[in-house]
Amino acid sequence: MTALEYIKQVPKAELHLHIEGSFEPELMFEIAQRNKIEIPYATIEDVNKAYQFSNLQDFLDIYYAGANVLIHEQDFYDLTMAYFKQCAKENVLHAEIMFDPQTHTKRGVEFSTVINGIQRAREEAEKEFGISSLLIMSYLRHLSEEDAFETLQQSLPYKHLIKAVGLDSSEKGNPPSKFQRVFEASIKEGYVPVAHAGEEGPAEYIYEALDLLKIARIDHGNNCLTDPKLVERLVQEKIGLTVCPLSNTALRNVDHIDNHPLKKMLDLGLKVTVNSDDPAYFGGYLTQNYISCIEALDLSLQEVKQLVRHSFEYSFLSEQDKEKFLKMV
Ligand SMILES: Nc1ncnc2[nH]cnc12
Ligand SMILES: [Zn+2]
Repeated sequence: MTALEYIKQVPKAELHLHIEGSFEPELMFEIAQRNKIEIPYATIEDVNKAYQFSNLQDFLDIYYAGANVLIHEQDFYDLTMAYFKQCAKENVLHAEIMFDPQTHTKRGVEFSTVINGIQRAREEAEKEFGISSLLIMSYLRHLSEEDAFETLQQSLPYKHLIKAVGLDSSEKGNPPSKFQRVFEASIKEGYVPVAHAGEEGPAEYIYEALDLLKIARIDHGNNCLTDPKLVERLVQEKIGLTVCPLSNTALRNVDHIDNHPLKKMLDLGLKVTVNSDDPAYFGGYLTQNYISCIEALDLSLQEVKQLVRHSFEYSFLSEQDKEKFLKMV
């Protein structure tokens, strides 16, 4: 079997997916119309023109604007269900889904509206497609620590539905240290900590995420490669890295997929996984991310199997569930 044949059919897990980043233009048009909200695009060509990014901030401006049309519980349900339908097509059997409550609560949408819509889709996906999932509530790092504390408070009635907390949005100038106290409080509440680090920001932010936020996994982490001591530590401590190849090229963190460091990271012994980040904006869901890397980096079947194994091993599933899935790969 070739690596390409293998990846298309094998059960796999996605560990880095922003649900707001799976908002396809067609669904955005539909929801905008029913909620009577103007969006700056009339056609798919307009969208394609707008979705040309030169850095993370460029993308975030467009991504937050898109999320503005999400108002009702049904909107969050539709958004999440569309992602699960894609998972079912690709044999993604487990998904660890990030959501950004502040993107919505800042606009006057209740926390309960967001999570109830997402939760209903999760339950249905489990029943209909057998897809397991868990939620990562992400704090927006361009906002204040106080704002994040308020979000933590709002989440408490729904603690049983949320596995982890994350940190996303504009990385440069917003170091992990800004959120040390709110992560401490989140851990006390039982949330597992993760954070975006080393996507655009320096290796120093990865050290901060490890030492100050006590993270269990790093989102992206590519810039660890500038610091051999840090690489060694990540290997020794078996820290999972949720790498997002098509995101990295779309946001110009990597100039071309042929130059993506995924294979190098794997060769160094880093516990890398492949993920889609914001697939509606970056041109591909999970399988396409694998396919692009297989083709550009000439990954072997063994290497792809290793990546798929990592996707379960570095998930937040129970040891028993990990075993169950690993038997299938
Ligand atoms: N790639 C990314 N980096 C930081 N914040 C994000 N929010 C959604 N996608 C993101
Ligand atoms: Zn991300």
